[in-house]
Amino acid sequence: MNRFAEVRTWPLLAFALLVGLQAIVLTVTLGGYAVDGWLAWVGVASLALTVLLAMAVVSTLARAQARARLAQRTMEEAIDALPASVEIFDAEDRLIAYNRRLVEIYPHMLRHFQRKCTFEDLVRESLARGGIPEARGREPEWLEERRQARGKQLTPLLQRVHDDMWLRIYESRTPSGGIVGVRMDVTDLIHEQQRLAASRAQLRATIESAANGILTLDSGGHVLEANPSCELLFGFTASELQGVHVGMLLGAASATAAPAGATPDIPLDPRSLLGQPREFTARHRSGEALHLQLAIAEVRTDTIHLYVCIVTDLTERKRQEERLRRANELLARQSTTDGLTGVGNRRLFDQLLQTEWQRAIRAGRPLALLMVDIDHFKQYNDCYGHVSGDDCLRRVATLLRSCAGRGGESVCRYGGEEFAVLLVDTDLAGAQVVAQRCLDSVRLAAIEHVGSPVRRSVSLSIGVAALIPQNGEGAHRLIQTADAALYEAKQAGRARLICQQQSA
Ligand SMILES: Nc1nc2c(ncn2[C@@H]2O[C@H](COP(=O)(O)OP(=O)(O)OP(=O)(O)O)[C@@H](O)[C@H]2O)c(=O)[nH]1
Repeated sequence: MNRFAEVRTWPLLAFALLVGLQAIVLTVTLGGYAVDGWLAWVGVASLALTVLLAMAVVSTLARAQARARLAQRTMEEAIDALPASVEIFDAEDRLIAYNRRLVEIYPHMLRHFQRKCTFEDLVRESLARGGIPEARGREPEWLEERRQARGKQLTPLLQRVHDDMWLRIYESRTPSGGIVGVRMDVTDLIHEQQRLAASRAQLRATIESAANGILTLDSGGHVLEANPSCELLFGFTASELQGVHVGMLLGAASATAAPAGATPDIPLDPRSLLGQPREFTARHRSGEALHLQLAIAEVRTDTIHLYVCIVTDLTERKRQEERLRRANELLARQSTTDGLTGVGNRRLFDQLLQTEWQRAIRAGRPLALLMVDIDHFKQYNDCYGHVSGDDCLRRVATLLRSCAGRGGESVCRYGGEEFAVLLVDTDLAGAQVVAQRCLDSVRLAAIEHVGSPVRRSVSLSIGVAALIPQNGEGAHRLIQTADAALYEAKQAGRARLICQQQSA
């Protein structure tokens, strides 16, 4: 303001001096004290100077006035150009100045602005028009509160006005007791805050209702927040989980006490968990083992650095997988096991023979087969009945398994009362030893068979074959050879073994 209103003062001082001097000269001249003409000349000269100075003073004042007008216009334009509204009230709280923005905000109030109404009158008018939504229904109380707080607020007011416009209102007292008010349109900011609050509420609801456990961790891996699914998963409340290291949760959560504040047994840097989801074992508060999958994402901004973990409970799925695996194993076993005797069935024998045949070809090693038949088994059934016949079959199978070695897994029921014993990496001599062991073992078992023409106990006939399989020939050759040997054993009187070796 001073820069614009500046007025030079020296012409005024000089003018005042000269007027004084001239008054003295005129007094002396008119009083008849002047005896010489020089004084008259001084008077004339001072008069002329006075006129000149008066002209200078007038022009200075005119320039000062022009500058003051310019300053005022500049100031008004500057205030009008502000993006905020400005209103100035005098000590009686009467509106004495305002800018264009105030009229833009309250166009219907222009008439009242021009009348220089008091602040209270303006507020009353606004309330009457319903222009202050927050006051609706309690206008008198609201006006009283506003009046009381007028010019005393330490923080700006936030007020919603017509058309869902939001204003932040700053009010300051001037030294002469007036009030300067500034209203800033913060509608965009408030809408942004409302959108943010809505999306935050949405996010919160999603996290709270998520079936997966969700943990937020600080940069060091300590739990900041845990959702209800996490509480359920680990058996600890969210507040108990707060501050716990994620390594503690995944490694060894205590079965009895909340692990809060405990040092993690397994130090885990959350960064090392970034990337693909990983599986962990953990413990519920009750001690129950949990199988979990953890996917972790890093959240890093200028002000925050944290991690968000999605914890998926795989425990039930793993249990089901394990149950399924066992059931499949059982099914596989059942599908290759003879239901009566518990040894391998014909299907297993066929599979084993193919596998071992190929292996023997690759290794260039011998493969041997015993075809075992119970002698006169028809008579056994006839004599003791089929149930006892079944028992006999089971006993013979058990004896053969104990003689076959390799856990007996190569003993299979070939059909009826006939068994096949496959001996890998065994030549004819080795197979003969095993066959003899089988014969001896059944003889020693002395299973009564009074109907047998051979002897009074169960006996076996065994055909033994062994060969080194060659590329291009089928495994049936081994079966045919062993069968032929068995036939020979039967023909030769039973209760014996016959070895038959085929040349390659
Ligand atoms: N109890 C019982 N008997 C069976 C079973 N499978 C086959 N058999 C019987 O086994 C007998 C086999 O008789 P054959 O083939 O004539 O042979 P065998 O009487 O042993 O005479 P050789 O073999 O010549 O000594 C039949 O009577 C069948 O009924 C079974 O699962 N349980």
